[in-house]
Amino acid sequence: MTAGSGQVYVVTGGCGFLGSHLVRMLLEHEKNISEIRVFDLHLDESLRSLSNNRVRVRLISGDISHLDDVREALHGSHLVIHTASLVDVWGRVPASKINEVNVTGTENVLQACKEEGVQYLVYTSSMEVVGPNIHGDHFYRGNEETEYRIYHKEPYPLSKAKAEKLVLEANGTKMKGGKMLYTCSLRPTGIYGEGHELMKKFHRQGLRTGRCMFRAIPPAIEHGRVYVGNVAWMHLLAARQLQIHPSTLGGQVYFCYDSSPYKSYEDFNMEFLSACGFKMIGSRPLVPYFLLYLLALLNTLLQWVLHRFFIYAPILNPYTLAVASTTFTVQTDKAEKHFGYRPLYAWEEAKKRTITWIKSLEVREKDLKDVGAKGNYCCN
Ligand SMILES: NC(=O)c1ccc[n+]([C@@H]2O[C@H](COP(=O)([O-])OP(=O)(O)OC[C@H]3O[C@@H](n4cnc5c(N)ncnc54)[C@H](O)[C@@H]3O)[C@@H](O)[C@H]2O)c1
Ligand SMILES: CC(C)CCC[C@@H](C)[C@H]1CC[C@H]2[C@@H]3[C@H](O)C=C4C[C@@H](O)CC[C@]4(C)[C@H]3CC[C@]12C
Repeated sequence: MTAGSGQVYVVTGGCGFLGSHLVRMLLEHEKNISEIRVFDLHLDESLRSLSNNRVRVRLISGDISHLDDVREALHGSHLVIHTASLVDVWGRVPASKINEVNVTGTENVLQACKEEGVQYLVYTSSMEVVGPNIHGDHFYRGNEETEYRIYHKEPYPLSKAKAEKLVLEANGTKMKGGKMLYTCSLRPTGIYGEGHELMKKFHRQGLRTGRCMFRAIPPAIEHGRVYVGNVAWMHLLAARQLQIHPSTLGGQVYFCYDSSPYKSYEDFNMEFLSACGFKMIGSRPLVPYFLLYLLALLNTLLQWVLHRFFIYAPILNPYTLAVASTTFTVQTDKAEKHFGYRPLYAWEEAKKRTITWIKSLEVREKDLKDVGAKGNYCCN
């Protein structure tokens, strides 16, 4: 196929952690496209060089909360994968901003689809539209049909739930020219893999404590994790099959799953960190839960006191503690049944790739230190 004769996909948030994996996945595995429009607030110029003689990667700088930007990006396209979002459970960003990007942004994508006659939309949702809830109810190996007390209070899960509802309600909308809009929603659990910012943080923190990690969460608490390459693969398949079987996929939600083991958040991280010489201290939490909860509350208080001066947003707060302390794992085959999804990367491969990436971070940090040391030497 020559450039120009295939489909045009728009990936919102295409420069983010998941988005950039998705762009690479589309380039490698989707043969029907001739252009990928990477729409993002902050552009990653390195993606431009991924263009080849079959597919053009076009970087578009824009704000999802501005309808004009979105409309322009979607003009003449066939399908949108909407991953752009503000992912914040730490209070770095005001709730109004989260709402503006995650909810108004999604409204804009839907509006632009209708105005520009773009028939297909795959939305990146989150497990958090379901839970964990603040009551600490466990969701053990649940699926899309499992009943659960859904209760949203925090801005991020609230915004993802509102946006997902809008996306699903828009399925089947008649557009100009009699065309129909088809939408579906994918709900990843905690995504991991190359480029995962939070893993970088834990890694850096562990280096500071002599490669020791201190257990805070009971090992019996299971937390669902899914490899970024498999999340990207699932998006690709959903996008492809939504066009072929719109009545099957349209209006549906799918958890993102793969063969990653069910473990606590900390033990799962250790699957990679132990390969880099890190050790987990304690077979049980070293600090009792009530103390951890008090620390989390103290962090909230400090955040409030300091907010006039700077943004204090530590990893631990009552919400992140609740999420990490509540089992939330999925076990489902809905995506396999509806659109033939099977993980592209086996656990061993996902693990190998993630470890290689973490090791590369160490090399980079060492290089930076060496340059710093040389710099100091020169100056002295
Ligand atoms: N990381 C996870 O564990 C996880 C789990 C479940 C679901 N998700 C969902 O997956 C998606 C991608 O998450 P991620 O972890 O890659 O996050 P990310 O922050 O790395 O990527 C989000 C991208 O959206 C862009 N963006 C933010 N505001 C924008 C705006 N106003 N206009 C245009 N672009 C904007 C950012 O610049 C970024 O590149 C999100 O929708 C998130 O809710 C993430
Ligand atoms: C108590 C501390 C020692 C550990 C704190 C870990 C905590 C920061 C982690 C645990 C679980 C993580 C969330 C989970 O993986 C899933 C998602 C959904 C996604 O849509 C956004 C990110 C989020 C909320 C992760 C954020 C970090 C959490 C809470």
